[in-house]
Amino acid sequence: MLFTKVHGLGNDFILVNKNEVRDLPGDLAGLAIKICHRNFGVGADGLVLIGPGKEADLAMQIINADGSEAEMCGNAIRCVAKYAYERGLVQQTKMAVETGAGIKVPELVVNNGIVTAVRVDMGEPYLDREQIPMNGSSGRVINEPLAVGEDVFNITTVSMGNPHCIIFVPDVAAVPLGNLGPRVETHPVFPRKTNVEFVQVLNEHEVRMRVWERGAGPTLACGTGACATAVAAVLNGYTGRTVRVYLYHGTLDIEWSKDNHIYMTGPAEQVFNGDYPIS
Ligand SMILES: N[C@@H](CCC[C@H](N)C(=O)O)C(=O)O
Repeated sequence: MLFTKVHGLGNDFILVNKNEVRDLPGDLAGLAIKICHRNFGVGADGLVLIGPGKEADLAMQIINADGSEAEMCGNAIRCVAKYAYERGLVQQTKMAVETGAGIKVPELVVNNGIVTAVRVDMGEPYLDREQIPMNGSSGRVINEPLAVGEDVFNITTVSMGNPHCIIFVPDVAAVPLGNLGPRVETHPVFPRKTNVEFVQVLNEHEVRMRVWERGAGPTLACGTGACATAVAAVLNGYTGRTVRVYLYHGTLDIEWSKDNHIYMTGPAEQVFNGDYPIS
């Protein structure tokens, strides 16, 4: 199975063009678990499959490293757009991509023939409790207490097609991510689990974010998480609607525009091509 290893700010994926694979295994969850393994496989946070879209230029499917399927992935869609353009799957720099969270529209930023960034129209955020989804009564969850064992966190929840639980803290470096992340991810209030972002507000335009991803654990960056974080920062009155999100290895620029769409701009990198044995 031919693949390309890609990443967005170190959030890494194995990208497979379904048109290039003759006998793709039916058990995609099993394939993702094996190929994403950091010791026994290629190693990645997720497996991304692309193919022709029904009502868009392309379709993209994302399977987390634990085999669970996610609705959407912000870092992967930038990589998909760059890959599709550079491989000639699309001719235009702006394209429509079908995802489990609806059609998203990435646009390549090209300078002297080189793709330097990708700006994605990520669509509208979902804020009602049932849209996250969360158990319990309806309404938005903004700075509400959530008991996690003996700890209580003030949470804000946002769906970018996939669920995010944002917790503002004074210092993200001090957060024991490996301990708290999985406890919030699997909290019973989230029937489909959740991604978890710990966020430190630096000023009204900038925040720092660390993420524990549903189905992948601690990752170096999360595009949908950065979008959800910007929305949560606005809803809590911490920032304006244009927010730079600092991750371990760079930044994502997020704008919550007047039309209620979220625009995310950031890099997309290809690392190497490979051939993985499938039987
Ligand atoms: N890293 C991604 C999100 C991938 C899916 C996520 N783990 C989920 O299960 O929702 C991003 O950049 O958005």
